[in-house]
Amino acid sequence: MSYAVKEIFLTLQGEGAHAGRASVFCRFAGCNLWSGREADREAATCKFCDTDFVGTDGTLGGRYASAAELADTIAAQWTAAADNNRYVVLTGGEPLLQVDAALIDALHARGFEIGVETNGTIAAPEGLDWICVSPKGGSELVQRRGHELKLVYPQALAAPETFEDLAFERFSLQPMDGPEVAQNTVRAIDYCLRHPQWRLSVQTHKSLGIR
Ligand SMILES: C[S@@+](CC[C@H](N)C(=O)[O-])C[C@H]1O[C@@H](n2cnc3c(N)ncnc32)[C@H](O)[C@@H]1O
Ligand SMILES: Nc1nc2[nH]cc(C(=O)O)c2c(=O)[nH]1
Ligand code: SF4
Ligand SMILES: [Mg+2]
Repeated sequence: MSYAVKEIFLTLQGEGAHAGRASVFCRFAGCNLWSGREADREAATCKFCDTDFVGTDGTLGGRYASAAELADTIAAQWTAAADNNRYVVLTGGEPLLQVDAALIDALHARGFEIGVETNGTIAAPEGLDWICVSPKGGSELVQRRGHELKLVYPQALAAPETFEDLAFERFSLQPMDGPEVAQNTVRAIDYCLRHPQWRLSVQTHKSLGIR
């Protein structure tokens, strides 16, 4: 199958348990919870998205005809002096609309550990090394286990208590960016202080000024 990709770039993972880790990001085009058009935002299931995932016009974006072609392009971005610890983050948009066994095998064959950032509405395929689920209020949570549950906070329809018994190794609370980010950060800190199962996840790439 072919893959519609918005952009591919090397950066540090900014969020969650792997924050600070060198990573190739592959952002897939398209999402099942928002069209990506501003005119549709208020009517969308997911209304707070901070990302442009529409089209294939970003850095190294395009329609990749095969898993091998996409995995070769991702591998070519890994410019580290050492070749170990290769890490790719599949994100979007919603990556699980497109990620399949062929791509997972092709990335593993090139020595990558594979992380995925998903909204949890689509079951993850086998073989992913780090599944980070970020539930969205008003959507059905299908992927109810994984490595990290990273909740954007606060969401009226997704209280942290709803998720605390699910089978994840790590629970991260990430302040919702937008006009109220300062207040959301204060609230998230307070929640983590009172509920130490949760760890604060700040979007470090934004304050560092990197992608
Ligand atoms: C752009 S999403 C793409 C992956 C997938 N669609 C998802 O929602 O998890 C990547 C991460 O950014 C988070 N995110 C999106 N908008 C945000 C915002 N305004 N503030 C904080 N985190 C946000 C998402 O919850 C998710 O963890
Ligand atoms: N540096 C950096 N870290 C990130 N972690 C999750 C991101 C995403 O948009 O999925 C992201 C991103 O876009 N940039
Ligand atoms: S589910 Fe993820 S990519 Fe889709 S609109 Fe929400 S945050 Fe953005
Ligand atoms: Mg982002």
